[in-house]
Amino acid sequence: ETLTICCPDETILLLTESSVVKSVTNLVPVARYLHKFDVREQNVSDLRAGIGTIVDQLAYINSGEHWARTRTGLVINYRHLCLCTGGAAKVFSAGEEELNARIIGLRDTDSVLELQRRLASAKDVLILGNGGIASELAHELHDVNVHWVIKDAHISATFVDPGAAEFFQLAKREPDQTATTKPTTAIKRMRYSELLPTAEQEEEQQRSKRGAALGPDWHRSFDLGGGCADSASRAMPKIYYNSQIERVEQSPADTALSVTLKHNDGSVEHLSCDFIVSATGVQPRHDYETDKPFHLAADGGIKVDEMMRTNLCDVYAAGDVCTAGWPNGAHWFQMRLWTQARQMGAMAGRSMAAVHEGETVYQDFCFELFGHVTQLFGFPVVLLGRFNGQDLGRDYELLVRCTRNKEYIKFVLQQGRLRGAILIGDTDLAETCENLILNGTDLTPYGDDILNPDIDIEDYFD
Ligand SMILES: Cc1cc2nc3c(=O)[nH]c(=O)nc-3n(C[C@H](O)[C@H](O)[C@H](O)COP(=O)(O)OP(=O)(O)OC[C@H]3O[C@@H](n4cnc5c(N)ncnc54)[C@H](O)[C@@H]3O)c2cc1C
Ligand SMILES: NC(=O)C1=CN([C@@H]2O[C@H](COP(=O)(O)OP(=O)(O)OC[C@H]3O[C@@H](n4cnc5c(N)ncnc54)[C@H](OP(=O)(O)O)[C@@H]3O)[C@@H](O)[C@H]2O)C=CC1
Repeated sequence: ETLTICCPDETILLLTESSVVKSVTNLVPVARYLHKFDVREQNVSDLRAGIGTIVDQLAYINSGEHWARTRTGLVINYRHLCLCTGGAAKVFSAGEEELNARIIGLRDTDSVLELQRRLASAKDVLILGNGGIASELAHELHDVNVHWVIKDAHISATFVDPGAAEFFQLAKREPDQTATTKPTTAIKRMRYSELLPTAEQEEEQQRSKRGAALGPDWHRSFDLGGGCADSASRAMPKIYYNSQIERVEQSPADTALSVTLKHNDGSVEHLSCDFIVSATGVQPRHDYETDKPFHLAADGGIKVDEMMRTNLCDVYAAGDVCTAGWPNGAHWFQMRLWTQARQMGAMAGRSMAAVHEGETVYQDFCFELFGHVTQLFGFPVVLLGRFNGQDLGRDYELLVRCTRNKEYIKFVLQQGRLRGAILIGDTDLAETCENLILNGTDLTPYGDDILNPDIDIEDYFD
């Protein structure tokens, strides 16, 4: 989209293995550099003018001669190429193939349909992991007994601290009486393949199911109900803290899996389940060959500089497939999110256009400050800067204001300056926190009053 704006007269081609592509819609500013948005699915044929599309898989790049080849043998000459091939779910392995067949990851529509299929007859499901996907499943799964196995001492550790975790758990235990019941969502999934003759239908269905990661609000389009309606429908799962899976076996007595957990204190615990969801992170995905090897980062991502350039001539990368290779600013770090995929894609587009036009561009300001707007356990959540004290060592203090079922505000302060914030609920503090972090205002003189509910700090610092 950025290239169609910067280079409207050039040929822009989208090569994608999936005939369904996702893009951002309903972009709403939450603060100066912070947006919330929805992600919509489109068939490649409905993309905006100015973008050519080919549904095929990239197989080989000859960066020296500026051409690429697809799996069906199509050769495409290009001037500049940007790789946005995302990632794949990192899935826990139980060792044996037969057991691994009952451990699933979540990435795209295909994997959610698989989850739904297994849930339909499941009584017990184990969630492994303590990040974004695990937190969403813990909140959305119903009519099934959920066993949530986490390495940490509190839930949702990749996003929040123990205090916020407690806030979510209390709210889940005592839902706000005034809240209306959760609106049922229509389970409508339009398959573009219905229009095609049956001969292509299977291939098209495969293509339209595989593809981009699910992104925000994916669970609104799918019913994540299990096979035992009598279980406490949306209760908080049974949580196994400070635990790792030590062994998975086929139960001798029935078809269930028998799982042995090992706690950090060395003790063990056993549980049984029908299948395991491994919500254990993302593995960057670049399953194509190149004439020169990529410089890869430790996490397997393609290393990019602040202009989103890889080490291959005129080859760029953006989103989950890449790893930020530039020195991180004081308030920014990479997290594989739609929020950052969108920012990196726009930066790569501007960077390619600048080279093409012989101009100079500078890195977008959004890489100065980590910002992310999301929902966790039904609450609006804003994460800013080093919201969990990332890389601050022990040299910081926390200031927290909490109103049960309403809001949880945490400031991360270092030498009196705001370095990060977690804002849960409708706090209207995002822009104020952005400014305080970026300006480095010394808040020492205000003491704890900075979060005094009777003082409107949004007004005060406006
Ligand atoms: C269950 C789930 C929930 C999430 N929720 C959120 C959320 O609430 N908020 C948020 O910010 N982030 C969320 N994320 C993360 C977010 O989805 C990803 O960070 C984002 O999609 C990354 O975008 P991308 O374009 O880099 O990769 P992707 O979205 O994975 O897109 C990659 C595309 O490349 C295609 N492709 C791959 N290889 C090839 C090839 N060789 N040839 C041709 N095409 C290829 C794929 O088919 C796909 O269409 C979630 C992720 C998951 C899995
Ligand atoms: N609302 C949102 O913004 C959402 C964002 N996402 C994003 O999508 C991507 C995929 O989500 P997800 O898969 O949840 O990844 P996350 O990185 O969010 O979480 C992975 C979790 O799994 C843990 N883990 C990793 N390996 C193991 C293991 N072998 N055993 C036990 N635990 C393990 C990690 O612990 P540790 O960190 O200690 O390694 C971490 O708690 C992420 O980038 C995430 O940020 C997904 C859903 C919602």
